[in-house]
Amino acid sequence: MLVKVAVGLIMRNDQVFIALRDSTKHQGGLWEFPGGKVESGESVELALSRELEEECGIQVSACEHFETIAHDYGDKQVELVFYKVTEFSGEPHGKENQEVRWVSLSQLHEFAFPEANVPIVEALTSK
Ligand SMILES: Nc1nc2c([nH]c(=O)n2[C@@H]2O[C@H](COP(=O)(O)OP(=O)(O)OP(=O)(O)O)[C@@H](O)[C@H]2O)c(=O)[nH]1
Ligand SMILES: [Mg+2]
Repeated sequence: MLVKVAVGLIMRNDQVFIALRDSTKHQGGLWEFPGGKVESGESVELALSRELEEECGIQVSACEHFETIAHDYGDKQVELVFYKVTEFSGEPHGKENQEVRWVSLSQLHEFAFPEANVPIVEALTSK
């Protein structure tokens, strides 16, 4: 089963917004960039806007594709489409009561992310 996922790198100055995945979920207990599955008939960008509204309570007004990563977890295959969210309204928060943090890019490596995110953390911190 291949799952397509829209993921938002919500940026403000040199910080990025991250959330803790619920321990009951796939890759639970690890930090993530907010986002979720693209529904059938939905564009990836629409999925991004919908998920960031549902999970963080923000309205995306501008985003740019950053990187797409395919990863096989063994129990699940994902295609993660990462966008830099460069303009938004509203203040990002844990709308689903998830723990959230604004983290400086220089400190991002201190947080444990799912395996598929490793190249993204690398790219964000080396640019
Ligand atoms: N949102 C998000 N998902 C990620 C990241 N990295 C990563 O491997 N994933 C994987 O992408 C898949 C789908 O993401 P998701 O669980 O957020 O999907 P969703 O919001 O639609 O969740 P739901 O099933 O509770 O409705 C999960 O298997 C998750 O482990 C990431 O940085 N952010
Ligand atoms: Mg999600």
